[in-house]
Amino acid sequence: MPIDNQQQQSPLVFDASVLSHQTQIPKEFIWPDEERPQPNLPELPVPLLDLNGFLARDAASADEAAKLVGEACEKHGIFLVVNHGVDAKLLEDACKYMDHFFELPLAVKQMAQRKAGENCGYASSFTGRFSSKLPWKETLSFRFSGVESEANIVQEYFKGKMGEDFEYIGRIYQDYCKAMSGLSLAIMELLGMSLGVGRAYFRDFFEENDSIMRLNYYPPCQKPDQTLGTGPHCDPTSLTILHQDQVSGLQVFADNEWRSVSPVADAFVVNIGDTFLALSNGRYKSCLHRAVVNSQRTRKSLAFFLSPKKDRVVRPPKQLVSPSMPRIYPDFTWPTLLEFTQKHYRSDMNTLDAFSSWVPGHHCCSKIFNN
Ligand SMILES: C=C1C[C@]23C[C@H]1CC[C@H]2[C@]1(C)CCC[C@@](C)(C(=O)O)[C@H]1[C@@H]3C(=O)O
Ligand SMILES: O=C(O)CCC(=O)C(=O)O
Ligand SMILES: [Fe+2]
Repeated sequence: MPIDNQQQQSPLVFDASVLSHQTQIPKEFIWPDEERPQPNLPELPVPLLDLNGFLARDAASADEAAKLVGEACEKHGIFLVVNHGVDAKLLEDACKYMDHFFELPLAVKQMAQRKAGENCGYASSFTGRFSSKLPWKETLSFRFSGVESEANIVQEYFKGKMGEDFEYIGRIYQDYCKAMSGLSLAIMELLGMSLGVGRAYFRDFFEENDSIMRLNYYPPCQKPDQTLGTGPHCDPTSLTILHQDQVSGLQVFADNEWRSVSPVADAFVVNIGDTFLALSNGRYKSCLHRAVVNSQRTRKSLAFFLSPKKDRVVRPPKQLVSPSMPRIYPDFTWPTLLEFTQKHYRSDMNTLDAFSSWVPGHHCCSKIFNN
């Protein structure tokens, strides 16, 4: 009987209820030494934007808020926002109802399985998408549209994928995304003011946004110092509004070292992404960040990724381009960059540069693999 020395490897599946009972973690989840998390990082003092006065239409508060946002975005591309007007019960429900989905059996979650090359759906890590440096997380991503005729797409998504029982939860995330979209547009007013292009410029650009909502679920890991929940990256999107739910884990690369950003109960973390870096012609930083896991508690985060609708051309306003400030990135549309991240390139800290050399004649370039 020939010995089958090709041990039949069953395909790797990230099922935390199975993996967390093993002494070791699969090698695909073990990151290179130089990328592993370090213990006891110093805290990053993140600027705090209080929106109370601005939302009350107080002019002095608006100018002060625009100044704080501008300085924060030039420095590290990140700030916190409080008194944001997002209903506390809605935020509490959005955090709580994540468990209703992620605690389902894997086979049931896979009813919403993300398909290859698509950004929506459920992913248990990215086994099958990447071959190494797998993140220790499960995610559920879905579209939000600011277009009135698509006001119910989140609720319809949950009902269509998970059945009638999930329509109620879909409504909660739809209301949550609507609140995120409103907050994003208020922040876009401040960004426009801070860049000297006026309050309406970016608000109009993102009014009918076509954004991505992502629920991040990080199960406890028995070897948290060997893996990452989310690898180092800049969000390729425009603006991210992130809520960390009680358990810390977000880290930002600032002043040449990784720093932790602790959860602040009623605050959102806001960070600039690659698309807004391009819109600002390099004036504002796309924040480099990652997420670590722990061995004791599940960590959850909710990330709203603001993105322009598909026909908007990403091009900096003319006030931000001059002979002393030449164009840095090519014109592009968000769907082209999104496709690049879903089919050709694993987003990291160099996505926009890799994309810029790919996009002009990408039909002729060989595939860029970096996973
Ligand atoms: C457009 C997106 C791609 C990712 C989700 C959103 C914005 C952030 C991106 C991501 C989180 C950056 C790190 C790598 C990634 C593969 C991940 O760990 O999830 C990225 C997302 C994705 O491509 O699915
Ligand atoms: O979970 C976090 O704190 C960060 C997640 C993140 O950066 C992302 O999903 O893009
Ligand atoms: Fe991110």
